[in-house]
Parts: sequence; C-alpha cells; structure tokens
Amino acid sequence: MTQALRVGEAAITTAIATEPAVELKGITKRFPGVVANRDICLSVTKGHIHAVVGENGAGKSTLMKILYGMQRPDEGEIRIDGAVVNFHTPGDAIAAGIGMVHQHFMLADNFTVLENVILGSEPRKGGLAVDFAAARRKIKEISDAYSLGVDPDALVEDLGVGDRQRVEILKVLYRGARILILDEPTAVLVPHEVDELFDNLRVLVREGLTILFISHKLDEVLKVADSITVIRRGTTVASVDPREVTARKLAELMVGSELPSPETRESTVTDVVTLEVSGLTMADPGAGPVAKGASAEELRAAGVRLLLDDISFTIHKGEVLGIAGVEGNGQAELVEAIMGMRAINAGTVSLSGADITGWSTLKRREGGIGFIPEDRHRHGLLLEAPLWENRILGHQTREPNVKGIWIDRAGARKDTQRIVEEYDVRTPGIDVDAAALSGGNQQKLIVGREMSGEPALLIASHPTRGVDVGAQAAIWDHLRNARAAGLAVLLISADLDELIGLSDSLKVILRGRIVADVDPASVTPEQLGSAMTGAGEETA
Ligand SMILES: Nc1ncnc2c1ncn2[C@@H]1O[C@H](COP(=O)(O)OP(=O)(O)OP(=O)(O)O)[C@@H](O)[C@H]1O
Repeated sequence: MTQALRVGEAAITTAIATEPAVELKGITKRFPGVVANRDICLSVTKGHIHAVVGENGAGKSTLMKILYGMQRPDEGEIRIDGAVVNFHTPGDAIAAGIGMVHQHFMLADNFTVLENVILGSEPRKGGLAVDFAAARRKIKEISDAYSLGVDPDALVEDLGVGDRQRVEILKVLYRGARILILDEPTAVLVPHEVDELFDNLRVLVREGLTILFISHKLDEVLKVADSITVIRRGTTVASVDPREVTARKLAELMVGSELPSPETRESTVTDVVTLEVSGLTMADPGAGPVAKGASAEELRAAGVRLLLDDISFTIHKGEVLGIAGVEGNGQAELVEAIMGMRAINAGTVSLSGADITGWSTLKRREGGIGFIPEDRHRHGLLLEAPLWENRILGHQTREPNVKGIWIDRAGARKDTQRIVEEYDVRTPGIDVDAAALSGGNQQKLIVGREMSGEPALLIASHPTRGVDVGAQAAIWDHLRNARAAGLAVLLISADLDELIGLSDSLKVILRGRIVADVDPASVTPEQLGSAMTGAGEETA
C-alpha cells in the first residue's frame, strides 16, 4: 500500500492538503423582503481554520445555519469532502460530521461535564442503562487527544467561561464532528482565554479537523485564521490570505469603503454627580433567608455568599465609568440592582441627588435612566413584535410614544424610522418583526432607543456585542457625543479595548467586590485581563 502510494507521492500529498472539507456553491437564501445570502461561494481546505467576516446583517449566521441544517437554502449546493449533501435538520449535518458551538453555551449548570456531554446522545434501548464508564473513557480520550484538559467529573457551575467553551467543543467532538462551526467564539473570553482557545483550535486542525468561525474581531481573525471569506450584503466579496491583509483593509473590504480614523479622547467629566451607589449588597438567594437590613459585613460574618459585596461609586455628568470583570462576577446583579430589577439587602442608589432605592424599574427609566441590557432577547426586545412596537417597549409613558394618555402610533413610527436611519439599522422596514433582524441590527435598534429622550444616565451592558466594526465605531461615536453633552454612562463590557477606549474611570469587579481601580489611559488589555482574574488582588 505504502509502496503503491509512493508513486507520485508529492502529487498525492498536495491533493490531500488542498482538498476542500466544505464547499458552498451558489448558495441563495431569501427571507420576506431580504436576500440574506446571494450566490455565496466558499471553500474551506481540510485542516484549515477558516474565518467568515462581514458587517451586521451580511448573512454570516444564515450561511452557517444552512451548513448546519437549521435552514434550507433556496438555491445552491453544499459539498462535504467532495460529496453533495442535502441537510434537512441539524441531525443530518451532525451525521455528516459537522458540529456547531453556539455563542451562548447550552450547558446545564448543575450537571457534571460528563452528564452534559452525553445528554441526548446516548440512546437507551430497551431500558438499558447508560454506560457511564465508557462515556468517561471516551471523554478522557478526546480531551487528551486534543489537549482540551476537560475533567469529566467537574460540575459545570464550577467552571469558568473558557472551560465551558472547551466542554462545548468536546461535546461536538464526542458526537463525531470533523468540521466545527464556531459562532463568535471569543466574544465572551478575556485575552488569555482567547490565546488558550486559539491553542486548542490549532491542535484540532493539526489533528485533521476543519474549523469555520464567525468573528467581528479582526485582529484575532488575522492571528488565527488560515484563510478568510468576506461577506458583504449577502454575497462573497473576497477570499483573502490573512498574511496579505491588515485589519483595516479587512474592515474596508467588509464595509466597501474607507473607515473613518478614530478620534482622540478629551475629558468631559464634570463635578456634578449623576449616579451615586453606596454600600450596595446582595446576598445569594441560594443562601436562604437572611436577616433583614443586615450589612455586608454582618452577612459575611454569618457565612452568607454575597453576589454584591458593599459596592460604592459615583458617576458624574459627562463621565463613563467602566466595570471590567470576568462574566459572572456580579456585573449582571449590579446592573439589575441599579435598575430596580432585583432586591438588594443593603445600600442605596441615588440619581441626580434623589434617592431612588425604592423606585420601580419603570419609574427609574422615567427618571432618566436608559438601559441597554445584556440579554437583548429577554430584556431588550419583543422578538415577535414589529420594530416600531419595540420602540415603545420600556418607554410606554414617554414621548414620542404617547400623546395625553394614548399611545401615539404615528409618533412611535416616525421615531423608529429616525433610529433606523441614525443608527443604520439594516431592515426592510419598521413593520418587520424584530426576530427578522440580524443580531447586530437588533442591538443597534436597542442602543438607538435607549439613547433617545436624552437620558441622564445610561447603563450599557455590552453595548456593541455582536455588532461589526463599522457599527461599533458608530455606537462609540454616539456614546462619546452624548457624554460630551452630559450623559453619565455605566459601561459593562467583555470587550477590553472598548472598556479602555471609552471609560474615563475603570473599576474591576471580582466575586461581587470592586477589587481594583485602574487608569484607562495607561492600562493594557493584558494587565486588565489579569486584574480581572484576581492576579495582584492583594495589592490592588
Ligand atoms: N428568520 C429570518 N426572517 C427574516 N429575515 C431574516 C431571518 N434571519 C435573518 N434574516 C435577515 O437576513 C439577513 C442576514 O442576517 P444574518 O443573521 O445572517 O446576518 P449576520 O451576518 O449573521 O449578522 P450579525 O453579525 O449581525 O449577526 C439580515 O438582513 C436579516 O435581517
């Protein structure tokens, strides 16, 4: 066999090295009023890391959903390892060796890694019990083969974000995937986790797997991808070699024009306090009933786990205060406490001098707080309602949505149109449901809505998550302009460049406590990332 292969070995090696694992030819997908994909062609060499980049709404997710059998193309052909395939469901794609790692992890917290990995993929016929020992063995084997370092018996709730992602990757490998699709895999990672993920991906491709991933972070794309496809307005505009382009050039290919240069930063911070948070304390509800009115110190002494531990800060008119932290360290609770969405055990919140601690969320909004929520599907939008109705959501008592005591449809519609134009929301119209917008365009709509009506304070959780570089720059401009006009902003973000670039002051939250103040003018993303994981906490 070896002998036979040796004849023309070079030719065979070349053929193997360049064989496409995935080929998409002429893919077209139409939705009412929109062509999401138009004659897309893409070819991914086996053993390559291939990035798909493009503006919000360019059609990246649709294309990946087609490849994963979640959506059917109207036209076009998919080939896997040279053979034409026809997927009707993700099950078909999985059977063909394709796995998808979603941006929002789909793991059950209170289960072990092993239970999560085998969940749903261990058929029980005739009452036969699952063979846990075999599953554990297989997980260990996969983990070792690809250097994933996953412990099958760890409880998922004890794992950090990077580890959870490795479990998700292992889960698709366990199901036999040879081609992995990753949807914005680095969006939730801190810099050193990104490096670890890239190391993992390199091992995977070295072992013969093929990886396709979507990303908005062009520097990262250039660092890890072997090849890149650029999609603009539904169609492929370029296939590029990462060694031959810069991030700026890539961004220009995406948007089809030259990008504006970033602005320099001037301080607009005044000495007028807009938000004052004092001694904010929240006990873990899992800790059971706790003494009413107990302080953080008393709760700590009683051994109660605190989600927010005695947090105090002020934000002035014209100031952006950034909060950096690894996800799950109290950021969500802090935002919910300030918005009055969750009860606190101790502390006060005041807005422009008024104590609002006892106010409802609606009253806080009416009092001048704009709110860009972390989870746009749960708190930000009604997906099954048209855009103009979403303009009213959370703003149902204020202009331009009301006239007297009535909802002003015409006013809301007109203002929705304004937001669509000002924030470049790509949509066929304001009557389509929010569900029909791409993720990034949904985000632009929320940002536009929450910046309306000149709020005194904006609470912005991951304001540019999922938006492309062009839209990100536009949202930053809007934020800077509003800040110059006196807006106070509480900025929570996993994007460290965003935090450093926009914040006038920057605090680090860890296990519900503010553990460090850093200077955004001098800190590097790497230093910030290590402060977030507690390195040097004692000296902070
Ligand atoms: N289920 C749907 N119904 C109607 N239109 C849709 C649907 N899904 C996507 N679209 C439209 O198809 C286009 C492409 O959307 P897609 O989600 O693929 O973009 P994307 O490149 O992934 O964007 P983002 O970076 O914002 O996630 C958009 O105009 C979007 O509004």
